[in-house]
Amino acid sequence: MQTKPFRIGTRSSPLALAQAQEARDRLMAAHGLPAEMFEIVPLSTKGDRVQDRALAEIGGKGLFTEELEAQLLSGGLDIAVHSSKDMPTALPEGLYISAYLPREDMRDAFIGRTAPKLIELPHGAVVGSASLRRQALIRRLRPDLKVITYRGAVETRLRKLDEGQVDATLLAFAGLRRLGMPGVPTELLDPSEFPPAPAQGAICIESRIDDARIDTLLEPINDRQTFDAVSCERGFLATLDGSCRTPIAGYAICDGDMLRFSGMILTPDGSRFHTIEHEGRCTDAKAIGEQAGAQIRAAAGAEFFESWT
Ligand SMILES: NCc1[nH]cc(CCC(=O)O)c1CC(=O)O
Repeated sequence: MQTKPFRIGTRSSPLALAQAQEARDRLMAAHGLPAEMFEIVPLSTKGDRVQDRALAEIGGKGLFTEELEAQLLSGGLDIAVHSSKDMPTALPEGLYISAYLPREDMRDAFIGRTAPKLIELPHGAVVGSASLRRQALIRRLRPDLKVITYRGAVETRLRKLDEGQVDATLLAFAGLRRLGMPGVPTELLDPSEFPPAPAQGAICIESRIDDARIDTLLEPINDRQTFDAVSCERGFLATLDGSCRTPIAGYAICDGDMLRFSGMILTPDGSRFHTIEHEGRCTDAKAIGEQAGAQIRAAAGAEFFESWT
């Protein structure tokens, strides 16, 4: 019998804390355990501390996960709760993604101050986003806009928008919903036109590979469809060597036993892009993503990827 509380690691941002609480609530409900059996341990990560530079500049993915992973490996944490989108495709030896919570809405939300829709923004309007994928997608649809790098926690970005530093910004709708701000977006972007980042909207749990006790704990809260869809999307990302320095988009949708994946890669200026669609069985989720990645890589040609370096 477990008597000590399970230690749940998370970043310390309001969104990360909300996500850790969701994981804890699901674990309490699934096992009929009291809140005292779980301790939420917030850690500040390099990605949270450095706010003045683009993520791509300071080292990209891994910035949000390294500290939590070190604690998992040393036994200081039992599980870590992450936004799957922030997870590198390769994890440290000894750790793995052991569960996914049911996915939230995967769409990007547009928050406009001077116009409610992306296509309605005045010529030359300023859009703030730190994501290379969002920047490239905006430039593809609206090459006339001025796109600036714009970071910070959700609350900071919304404050800067209110203060008039930008005309509009984009955020994951999932994050806004989890923060209790579902009414903030002025437009929800259609994934077929403005595809989300691989794994957007999905919370994952990382743990040690040799921890059967934790596997048993997580088993009832794992959402199979999310697991398969995000495994497919991460397969796509891994094959393309995706990091946050690369404008890669893609999403998988499970329908019964079948899964349909749509992917897109762009040049950072949005002037060129390639898309791919792939379908198959959910049991082959990761391979479907990898095949889509290999195919889009071949279709784009080596020269396309020079724009990413
Ligand atoms: N890159 C930061 C990040 N990582 C996960 C989310 C949102 C929540 C999610 O996608 O699950 C966000 C903020 C955003 O993109 O607006």
